[in-house]
Amino acid sequence: MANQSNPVKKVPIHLQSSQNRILIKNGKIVNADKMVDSDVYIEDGVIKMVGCNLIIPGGTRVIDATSMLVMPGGIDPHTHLELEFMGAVSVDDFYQGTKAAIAGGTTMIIDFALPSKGESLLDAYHKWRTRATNKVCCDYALHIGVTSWSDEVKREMEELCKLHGVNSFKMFMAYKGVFMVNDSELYNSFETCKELGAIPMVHAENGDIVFENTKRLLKSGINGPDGHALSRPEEVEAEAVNRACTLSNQVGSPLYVVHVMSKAAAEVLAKHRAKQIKQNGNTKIYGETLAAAVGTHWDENKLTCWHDAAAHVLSPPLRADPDTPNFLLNMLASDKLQTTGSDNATFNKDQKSLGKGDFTKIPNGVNGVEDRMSVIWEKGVVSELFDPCRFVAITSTNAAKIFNIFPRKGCIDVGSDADIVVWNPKGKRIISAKTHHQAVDYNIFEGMECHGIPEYVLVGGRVCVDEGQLKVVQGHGKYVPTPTHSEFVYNNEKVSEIEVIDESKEIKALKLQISPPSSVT
Ligand SMILES: C[C@@H](CNC(N)=O)C(=O)O
Ligand SMILES: [Zn+2]
Ligand SMILES: [Zn+2]
Ligand SMILES: [Zn+2]
Repeated sequence: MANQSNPVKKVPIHLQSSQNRILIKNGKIVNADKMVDSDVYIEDGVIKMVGCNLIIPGGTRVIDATSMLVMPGGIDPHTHLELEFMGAVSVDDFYQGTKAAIAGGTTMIIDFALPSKGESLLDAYHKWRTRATNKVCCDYALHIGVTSWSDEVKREMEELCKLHGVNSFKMFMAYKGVFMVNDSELYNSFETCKELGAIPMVHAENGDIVFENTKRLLKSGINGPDGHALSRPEEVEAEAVNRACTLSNQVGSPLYVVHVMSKAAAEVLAKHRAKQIKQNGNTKIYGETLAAAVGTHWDENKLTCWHDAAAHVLSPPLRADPDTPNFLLNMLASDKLQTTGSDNATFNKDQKSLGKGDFTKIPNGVNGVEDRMSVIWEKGVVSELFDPCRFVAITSTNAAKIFNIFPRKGCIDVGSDADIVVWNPKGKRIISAKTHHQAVDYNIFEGMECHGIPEYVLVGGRVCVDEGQLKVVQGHGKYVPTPTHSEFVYNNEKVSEIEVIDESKEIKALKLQISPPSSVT
């Protein structure tokens, strides 16, 4: 402590490390609501000034963002790092998974602490905190799984909200005998979330139908990876989405449906959202889809070898309908879906081999935490289905609003954390397991050419991608409490206003910048 004899020594500002002070110049700032040509001045990990001709102290590092977009770092609301699941532990841990996230322009993840059978919610929460602390390279928050129901579970949900910065709980309508809860338990958990000002989340598939279909398929001798999708067709997902929306409407609670993977499910969710908007002027139902669902689909012709097929096994499954990716992208463009996650749960080839001869034993999960931003940019913005503002909304801002960390996260504004990606729309890269930063030995986007890459990524004001070079620091990330009673969810604020997407001048200007690959420098 400073006292008369040794007053606090303040390092003169011009001698403080320039790492502390950064000016991002000549870029175009893209927030969810607008784009503007402006500079950003950062000090001590926080955005201090936004504007032109800023007066800045000496020793400030200047990043030239000419012809580049300055966007909020991605927030991935759905990851499973170091998850024990189906007899394996996902290979991307909190260090390598967050390192890969940053490499792709994501600067915060929200992971799931899932209690195993008999484990309390609080024990799961503390286990995940222990795993992540001192390993994460970027900030993180936690959703907690509710895999059974009792008065004790209810009490623990309250304690997690009031004392541990949790505001979201995931209930599984599938994985019978492992995570699955029934409708009364869903009803009670939704009601408790409403009392606490928390967000109930669901994995929406009818687990009983999956269970019975699986028995029938195995008995008929269908045991390969294709049996996985056959056991849970689109209507099995759509039925559960419908049930979850009805339950939330009856309880009067919000609802966040994770990994919407099919046209049928997306349509049901959109119908319930429209009904609430018609009745109440707004809706508290939100839908998330995945980079996997918009970046690829279940292609029998491509998935010839067992490993390729098993690598693409997740739940709900990738759909065979080749129109699914575009359909879901249009749902994102028109605000019928609000967020994009990766659902990154990566299992290597030898782990996936646990399911040889019995598809129910293939550990479910795919990669995505590194490539989510590039895949959404390529499939959404480059193909002109939505503009960069909408890209920011669905990859960062909407998740920040729903999970109540906006505007600290999810926007470029004075006072916000300096989690920033400087995006080079003219850059390009080919996605491959040979070059990705993840631990897993395959990549479901293998060979995809993406236009648009992160040139710089700032994590809490630290430059962790510097002219494309990855310079992460293990343990640099912190746990971010997510407070209850998000005003966007509980005070009926709209999460995102959708203007009709027309050929705005920004799109034209951007299109000119994203020149065809031949002339890409
Ligand atoms: C447990 C986790 C596994 N990943 C997946 N979607 O198959 C999930 O269901 O979200
Ligand atoms: Zn799930
Ligand atoms: Zn293969
Ligand atoms: Zn998941």
